[in-house]
Formats: sequence, C-alpha cells, structure tokens
Amino acid sequence: MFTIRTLNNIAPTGLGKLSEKHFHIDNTAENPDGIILRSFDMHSMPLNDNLLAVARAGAGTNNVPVDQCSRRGIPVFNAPGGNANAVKELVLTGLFISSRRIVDGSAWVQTICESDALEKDIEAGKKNFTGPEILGKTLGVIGLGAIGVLVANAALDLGMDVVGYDPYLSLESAWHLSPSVEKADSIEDVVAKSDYITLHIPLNDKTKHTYNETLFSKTKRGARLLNFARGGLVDNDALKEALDQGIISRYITDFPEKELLGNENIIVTPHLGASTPESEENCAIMVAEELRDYLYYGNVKNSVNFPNCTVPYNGKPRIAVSHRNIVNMIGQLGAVFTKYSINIDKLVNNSKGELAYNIIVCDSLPENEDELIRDLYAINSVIKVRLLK
Ligand SMILES: NC(=O)c1ccc[n+]([C@@H]2O[C@H](COP(=O)([O-])OP(=O)(O)OC[C@H]3O[C@@H](n4cnc5c(N)ncnc54)[C@H](O)[C@@H]3O)[C@@H](O)[C@H]2O)c1
Ligand SMILES: O=C(O)[C@H](O)COP(=O)(O)O
Repeated sequence: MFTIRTLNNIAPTGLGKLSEKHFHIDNTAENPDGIILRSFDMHSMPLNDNLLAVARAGAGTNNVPVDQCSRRGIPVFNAPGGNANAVKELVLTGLFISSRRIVDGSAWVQTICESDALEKDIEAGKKNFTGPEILGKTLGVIGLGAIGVLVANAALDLGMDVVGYDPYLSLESAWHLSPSVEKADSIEDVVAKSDYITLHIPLNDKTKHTYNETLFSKTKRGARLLNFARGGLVDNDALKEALDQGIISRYITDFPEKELLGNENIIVTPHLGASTPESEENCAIMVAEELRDYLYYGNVKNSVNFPNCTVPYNGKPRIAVSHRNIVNMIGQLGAVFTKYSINIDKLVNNSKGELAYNIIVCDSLPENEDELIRDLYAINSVIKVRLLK
C-alpha cells in the first residue's frame, strides 16, 4: 500500500487511477510515499525520509525543490502538454484584450447603465475604447514548447505573421510547428520586430527577469506583452518604466502581484491558464499514471530530473538504482549482481544531466536480499535503490 499526499485539489478522475487496493490518498499524511500537487509551494516544506516521488499535475515545476529531489533520488514528474490547449485559448483571449479595449469598455458600460440616455452615452463614449486589429501584425513567441507551438500556429491561422525563438527546440516541437513561423536567431531579434510578444518559457535561475531593462530597450515601440508563463520572467520595475515610456502599450499577465494592480495598461488574470475541467483532468490522469507506474514498476516517464526508462513488467523481480552519471557504474553494479549469482534478465540504463537511472530485471533474488541492497548502496555515487517484486 502506498500513501499519496495531495497538496492541492486534484481532479478525481486522476486520483481514480490510483486504486484503493494499493493506494491510500490523504491530504494530511505526514510520511507519504508520493506527493501530487499543482501550484503549492513545496520549497518551504521538509521532504520526509521515505518520500519516493513527486508529481506536478501541470507544466511548471518551479514550485518544487527539484535539485533537492535529485540529490535524494526522488523523481519529479509533470504533465507536459496536458494543459497546453487551455493556455493557448487564454493567450488568444489575452491577444484580443490587449488590442481591443474590451475589459475597460465593458467595465465603463456598467458605470453608466443607470443613465437615462444610455444609447446616446454609449455611442458618444465608445471612441475611448478603440483598439487595433491583429490581422497582419507580427506576434513574437518566446519559447516554442507545448504551449508556444500551439499559440504560434493559431496566430498564423488568425492572419498574423509569427516569429519564434527557442534555442532548445525539441524534435517534438519541430514536428508540430508550422513552417510558416519565422525562426529568429535571438530574443532581441523577436522583440525588435513584434507588435505582440508572448512568453512561454519555464521560470528558473537562467530565465528569471528575462524581460529586463535591456530587453525593453530593444523592444518595438508600442508592443503589447503577454505573460502566461510566470511572473518572475519579467522585471516589474523595468516593465513599469517601459509602460511609462510607451515602449510597452499594454501588459497582460496571469500572475497577479501587488505592484501590477491599479494600472490601466496592465490586465491581470488570477492564474487561470490551466483552470479548465479538461486540462485539470488531463494533467491529473497523466501524473497519476506516471506515479503509479513508478511506484509499482520503477518505470519513469515525463520526469523533469530523471531520464525516461521503461521496462514492461514480465512478472520477474526488478531493482531500480539511481546514481550519479559517472564512469564505471554499470561495472560496479554488475559485480554486485555477480557476487550474489543473480542472472540479469534485462538491464536498461539511461541518463539525464548529472543523474543516471537503471532498471535491472532479475531471474531470481538471493535469500539475503537486504545484504544485496546494502552492497548496492555501498557503491560510491549510488543515490537510491528500490527492490520491486
Ligand atoms: N498560466 C498557466 O496557468 C500556465 C499553464 C501551463 C504552463 N505555464 C507556464 O508555461 C511554461 C511553458 O509551458 P509549456 O507546457 O509550453 O512547457 P514546455 O516545456 O513544453 O516548453 C517550454 C519551452 O521553452 C523553451 N525554453 C527554455 N528556456 C528558453 C529560453 N531561455 N529562451 C527561449 N526558449 C526557452 C524550451 O526549449 C521549451 O521548448 C511552463 O514552464 C509554466 O511556467 C503556465
Ligand atoms: O505550470 C502550470 O501547469 C500552470 O501554471 C498551472 O498551474 P495550476 O495547476 O496551479 O493551475
């Protein structure tokens, strides 16, 4: 029986993938084997010693202490693409409300609704809410992953020119991206030619304040900036200066911060990107299945810190070992299996960055299993060993 702690509301269809026979779901468990969360900030929370895995029912994992998890041999799973359509639809909404003054206009109508001359007042006042069409304008897309690709392709369908930038473009994205998207060589190139700019990159140490004073100084005058990725990607002081100078005409963000409120050229939504029943279910189902497959079989799919590694279950016991990605680890692991006369049925070893992960399927196990596990742990650079039978 595995105990799973939930740190946010997780769609019941997802949790339903974790059968009651094998999983106990508890939102107060002190020593869970697995954690499922959405945006809960885990950074200030201690990780219990027996924790095996963390599953983020969404895309961004900046709320999870991923480095600490890696050091402890804990995979962090997420749901790549699970909420991408929901975000794309909100970004398109953002594109329109950044252009046409729909939000201010409808708020104004409410203020004059008691007027006796409503129709006359509306016709006189509507000139204050004019805004340009997006047809034929240029959209710059920074980050062409699951969301960026959908946004770029949809904007082409709406008659925009699209220029994209992603120095780490994946094969998957390249397959789906329309060839009509112009590929920029630099972020500066994108912001210099775009009337609308949308951010779709993760927040991490390298991307914090990507949009800073220097980048604003290179931005096309009057551009509209959309941020449905993370607040920390934009330096708010530099943004406010850019708004004052007219470099940015409107900023639309899904990440409310006090200093952004009360400015008529900033529209803030309450982190609604993934808040659709469809994406909440998609993400919950994806991560529940990933977690289940890891806890049962050691298989890894869609982890941000562990390599993909899947060996179909064939009824034989298996040992999962994570270790630092350095030379001669397979040799040392093999020597331990030889010592216990274990015939290896299958061994898969994959690596990601500084971490490597193995699933070793065994024909049989020795009687002194605990000693075998101790010997595996005794190999320098081994991080975690799990016996699954
Ligand atoms: N508003 C919301 O509710 C909401 C919902 C989902 C995701 N998000 C945010 O959007 C981000 C992107 O989501 P996704 O599903 O597209 O993720 P993704 O991993 O599929 O795509 C991210 C892309 O950014 C690229 N990238 C990384 N660093 C870059 C840089 N410096 N310059 C240009 N490109 C860079 C990567 O190569 C990748 O292609 C998430 O990390 C998350 O923070 C927000
Ligand atoms: O990174 C994500 O997936 C989004 O920011 C969605 O966050 P949420 O699951 O808390 O809505």
